[in-house]
Amino acid sequence: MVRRIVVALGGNAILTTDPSAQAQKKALEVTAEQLMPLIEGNDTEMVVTHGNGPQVGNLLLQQLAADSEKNPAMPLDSVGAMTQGEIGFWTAQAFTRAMANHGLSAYPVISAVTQTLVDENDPAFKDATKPIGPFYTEEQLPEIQAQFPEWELMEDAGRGYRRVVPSPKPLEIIEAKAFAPILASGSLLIASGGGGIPVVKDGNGYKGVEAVIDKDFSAAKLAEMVEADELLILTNGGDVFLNYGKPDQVHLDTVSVAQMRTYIDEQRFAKGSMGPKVEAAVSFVERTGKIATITSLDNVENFVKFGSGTKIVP
Ligand SMILES: Nc1ncnc2c1ncn2[C@@H]1O[C@H](COP(=O)(O)OP(=O)(O)O)[C@@H](O)[C@H]1O
Ligand SMILES: NC(=O)OP(=O)(O)O
Repeated sequence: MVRRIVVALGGNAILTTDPSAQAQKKALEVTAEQLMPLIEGNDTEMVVTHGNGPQVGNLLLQQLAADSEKNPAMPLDSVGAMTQGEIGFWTAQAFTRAMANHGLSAYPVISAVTQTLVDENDPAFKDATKPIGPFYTEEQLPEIQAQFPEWELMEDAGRGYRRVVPSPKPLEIIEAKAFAPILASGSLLIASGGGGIPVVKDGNGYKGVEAVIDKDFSAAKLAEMVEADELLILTNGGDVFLNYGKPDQVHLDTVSVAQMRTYIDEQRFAKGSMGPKVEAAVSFVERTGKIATITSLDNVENFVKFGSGTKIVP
């Protein structure tokens, strides 16, 4: 039986401390190697998705530094497309190499620039919550705010301050219906990177909107739309804990989706970091009756061998 899995890569899979292209490509080569146990020796179709939060903010900063009349900065949807293309290209090259190293290179890896439908009336457009770009210290805030008076800045999960932009919920991955034949062909597919380019309906077509979609929510929507058997969310840290970081923290192993929904309602998970991942995983399990796992990139081998990780089950 062919198993279909959607894997969402956390920030550290691409960018560690060095934001150069060379370092990000290197990080993705390591990541691709770490993911090989998922497809090696078993009949698995895999879709890989990834974030773009640091990259989309960094690219905007580069554009804002240019002459605004001769070389204007592009809108956020276009910058999202650029980073999706860029990271998708690096990721495709990294997987092509890793798969060849493991004798799995029968078909090309495909990286698609994809759009994600959102609701133009989504309340998120009036309440920016998605952190992008670099972190700033509290001391840097007055200078940044003077330089970019229109920016909203927010504290990001205890790690410093970042620019925040609207992040509407994904309703549909526009291109998803075309993915089944690609996966059936044996190609590994990279899609919906950076959450996908946010678009709204516009007559017979779509138009881009200024936002950045959360890649964990779009991964859940993608997994639902490609009828994946499993959603695997790989984070910087690892499995999910209750009372995270406190002396009485409790590791969550296998949890029913109803129990996890109760924990979400009780606001047991941090807003800017683990909260959206758990919420995305739960929404996938609720809608499909399939399994979602949250764990670390370093744990992929143990996930394959022993099923370790935080599993949310129907
Ligand atoms: N309840 C929790 N259980 C586990 N990790 C948590 C929890 N709450 C917050 N975290 C933090 O969330 C981080 C993962 O979120 P984040 O770094 O935003 O994700 P990403 O890997 O997608 O970039 C972990 O490294 C950990 O530090
Ligand atoms: N788009 C997105 O969610 O990116 P990050 O995961 O990098 O924040």
